[in-house]
Amino acid sequence: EGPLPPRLGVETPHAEQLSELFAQSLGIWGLDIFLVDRLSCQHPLVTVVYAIAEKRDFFNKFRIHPSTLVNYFLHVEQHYKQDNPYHNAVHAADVTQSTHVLLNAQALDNVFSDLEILASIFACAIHDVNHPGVTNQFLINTENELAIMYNDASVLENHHCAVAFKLLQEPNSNILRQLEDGQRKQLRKMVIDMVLATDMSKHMSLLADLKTMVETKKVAGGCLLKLDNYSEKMQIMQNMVHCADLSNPAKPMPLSSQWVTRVMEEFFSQGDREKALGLPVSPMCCRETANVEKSQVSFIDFIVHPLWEAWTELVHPDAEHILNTLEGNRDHYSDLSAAKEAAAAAKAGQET
Ligand SMILES: COc1ccc(C2=NN(C3CCN(c4nc(N)nc5ccccc45)CC3)C(=O)[C@@H]3CC=CC[C@H]23)cc1OC
Ligand SMILES: [Mg+2]
Ligand SMILES: [Zn+2]
Repeated sequence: EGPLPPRLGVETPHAEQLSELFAQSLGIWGLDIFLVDRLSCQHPLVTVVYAIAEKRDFFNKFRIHPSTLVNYFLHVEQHYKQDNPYHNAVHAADVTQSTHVLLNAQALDNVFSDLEILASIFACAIHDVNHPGVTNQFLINTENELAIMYNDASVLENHHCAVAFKLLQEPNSNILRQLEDGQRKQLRKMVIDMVLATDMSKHMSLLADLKTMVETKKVAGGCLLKLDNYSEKMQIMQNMVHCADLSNPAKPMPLSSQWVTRVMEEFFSQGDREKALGLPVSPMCCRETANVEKSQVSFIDFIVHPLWEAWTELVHPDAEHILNTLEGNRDHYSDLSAAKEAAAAAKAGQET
């Protein structure tokens, strides 16, 4: 299996600082993932996955050689398109680290097996690999080869899964080699189930199931009872990864605002292409007319807050501070939006 990789997975002149940052904040909601990107010399995904693998003892539990893990996730990282403003390896590292934090909720103690934890971290790391920077609807509307390949059904999410598992077959990349056959098949099924559930078209049904589970929550002394069947367990894992994928507005504002700038830049590029192709411009994608603050308020009110409210109830009281941050950010964008409108009205008043 050859020599061990550098202690962070990759060589970097900032190894001391990055090591210190992980020691302090790998398990903290609000780790500055953009700082990780800089300190790791643009290897945020490899270094975050490597640090989590060490912390959770994946190397011993699943007999994974550190160099195999590094080799595989370097390939995965390279298959994230660096020039995507949003759907790049920093987003993958962010969702992975966010899920690492969510897994530490006391209410989830003893709920997940080691294999389920490995599957969750793996699913996050690969969940948007090779993302083309446009939505499913755009690929369908332009009859892109990916939409043809996947018959318009969760086109991106199917692609992310297929690319990730194909990369496992490269030389010295099969991190699942030492798993028993049953375990490997089980992990593959769980990863596919989680990644396909990150398709926003599944959001409403996922949330409905989560709410039902919360209402009938099997609680004994504040901890979720050992959930007996696969589908209940998978529902929680799917919602956990989905929450992490929708966690930008629930992070401290200095991080959240950087994600807003990035996602809007990606949406505007898509809008430019739709305009050039004579296609209807998708919601929030027109750089001339989009109201960024208003989009955040409605994204939070209709999608992000209902999901995090249900998650917070499920793992009560561990995610209270996350929900509070989300509500604070929502009010911030709402105030910004009102101030912008007042300024525009005042300006219009002066002109008339
Ligand atoms: C940081 O800020 C964002 C980060 C990610 C996304 C993401 N957005 N979305 C969709 C979400 C729902 N959208 C709405 N469409 C329509 N017609 N109406 C709406 C009305 C109110 C709110 C949303 C919508 C379409 C886009 C993804 O699919 C991405 C991929 C996966 C997860 C989330 C991503 C958005 C952000 O800010 C808007
Ligand atoms: Mg995605
Ligand atoms: Zn994502």
